[in-house]
Parts: sequence; C-alpha cells; structure tokens
Amino acid sequence: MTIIATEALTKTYGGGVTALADLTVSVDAGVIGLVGANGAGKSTFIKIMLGLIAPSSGSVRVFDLDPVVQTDQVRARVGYMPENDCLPQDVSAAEFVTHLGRMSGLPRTAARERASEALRHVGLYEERYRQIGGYSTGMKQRVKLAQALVHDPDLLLLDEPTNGLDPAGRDAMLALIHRIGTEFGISVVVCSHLLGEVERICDSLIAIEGGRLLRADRISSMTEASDVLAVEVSEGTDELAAALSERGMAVTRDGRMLLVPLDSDAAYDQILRAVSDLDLSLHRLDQRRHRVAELFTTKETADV
Ligand SMILES: Nc1ncnc2c1ncn2[C@@H]1O[C@H](COP(=O)(O)OP(=O)(O)OP(=O)(O)O)[C@@H](O)[C@H]1O
Repeated sequence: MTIIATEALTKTYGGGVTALADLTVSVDAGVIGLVGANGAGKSTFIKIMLGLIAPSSGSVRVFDLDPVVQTDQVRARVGYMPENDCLPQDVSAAEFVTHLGRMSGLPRTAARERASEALRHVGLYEERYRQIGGYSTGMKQRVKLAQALVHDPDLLLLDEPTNGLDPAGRDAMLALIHRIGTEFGISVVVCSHLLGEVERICDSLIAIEGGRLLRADRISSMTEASDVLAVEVSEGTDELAAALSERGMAVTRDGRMLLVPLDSDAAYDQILRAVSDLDLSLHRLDQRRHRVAELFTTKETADV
C-alpha cells in the first residue's frame, strides 16, 4: 500500500535556497529510512508532509490526502517527532504527553490513558511522574517519541531520533523504533544523516542528496548481487592476480581481495583452475553484493 507519493516536489526557500528539487517518489508502508547528509532536504520533506510548510511546486499526498488543504486529516493519522529539543522542563512526562493528546482531540480520560500507554511503550512508565527537566537525553528523546504516538497514528515521522545519544542509547532507540514499526503495525519514516544506523532497521530507503532523489527502493534490492566476483586466498594473492590477468581477466585489487568481472559462467571455473594450478588455498569466492553506501557521493553519509 502506498502511504506517501510525491510528484516533482520542489521547495525553494526565500533567499533562493532550493531544499527539494523535482522529487518524485512513491513509498509503501513499512519502516522507511529517509537518508542524506545535513542540509540534504530531509526536514523540509517532513515539514511538507505535515502541512507545516507548502511546496513551491509539485505535489505530495500522504494516505492519499493533500497536506496543504487536508492538513487536519493528515495530522490525525501522522505522529511527528521533531529534531530539536522542544520539551518543557518543569512538567512531568505524563502531564506533557496527556496535554498533547488533548490537543489532538482526545477527551481528558482517554488522553490520560493513551499517554500512560505511549509512555509504557517507550519504556518510561515508571518515571512518568518525574519532571522532564531531570531526564537524561535518551529519556527526553523517548518523551518526544511518546507524544508522537499518543493519538494512535498510522504513520510516524521521526526527525533524527538518535540525535545526542551515546552508542548504547542509539541502539536502544533504534530497537524501539523497529519494534514500533513491526509489532504495532505503524509505518515509520526515520530521518537520519547516518546511513549505517537506519540501514539496520529499515525495509526501504529514500536517499536524497542536495534536495534530489538518489534512489528509493527496498534495501534488499539495493544490496543485490553485483556482477563482480570477489576472490580471496590465504597466500599468493599477487601470483593469482598475475595468473588471472594472463587468462585475459580484468583483475583489480581491493586489500586482500581480488575483484574479477563476472562476464560469463566460465569465470568461476577459470578462477578455480588458476587457484588449483598455483596450489593456493581458497578462502572466498563469491559474488560481491552492492552496498547502500555506494549511492552517496558525500563521505559523511556513506561512511557511518
Ligand atoms: N527556513 C529556511 N529558510 C531558508 N533556508 C532553509 C530553511 N530551512 C532549511 N533551509 C535550507 O534548506 C536546505 C535543506 O535543509 P533541511 O533542514 O531540509 O535539510 P536536512 O537534510 O534536514 O538537514 P539537517 O539534518 O541538517 O536538518 C539547507 O540548505 C538549509 O540551510
């Protein structure tokens, strides 16, 4: 089921900054990573989906609704966790999340019950009556997540949910997001400049760079087998490279590995014969898989 669809979506801010350019994408339900370097246009995309800002041109539909004109209907079905710290310090998590439940239209008792439930889901049930000002960064991020869940949305838009967390806190937050996406049947868009972390928990990715779409696809399609064979022997890598070149193969070296184009079925046999002729011990011979990081030209996003 398509939950988000855009057509030539473009956003130019005052001052001439084009944050999104001609973005056409169709997103199915699931846990979706929205990845790109800082400034790629991720927050802008999220804000447009929520109807907080309007596109300059092109269109977007969320659950087949137009956020520009059907803003309330979209927000009733979407929960939003903003990137920045925006929590009041001197109220408890229970009060704050209940208040936001009320703001989204829930009656008083239902809002209180839903707030308790949302805080339980994020692991803050025991601490819910403490003032938010005394919470750790990880707990504050969880309060932001709980308020996004309070009105029982069908889609969560999470803007950099692991910001400011240490590695253990990041892992816990990612596990929680994955659980929400898989066990609660809520679709989740996780926005991050760290490819490595979203890649672990998402079914599909939307990769953007400089406001333009690089690729939107299932992760399994992005990492499918390439037409390159990777060969590794325990010793004799140079001799094997020379022997394969002599057989007319275009060998390149990547550390201890030799990479050989898989241009015919005979390539496997030729490599095995060369290894055996040289009496080497073969560690590895397999088809290399593409890496999602290959999509990006910016090191910041691809490396992490
Ligand atoms: N209100 C605004 N006015 C002018 N330019 C803006 C505004 N908001 C964002 N931009 C610019 O638009 C571009 C995209 O910004 P956006 O915040 O959408 O990117 P991002 O991928 O979410 O990055 P980050 O993770 O750093 O927030 C950037 O060049 C940014 O400086």
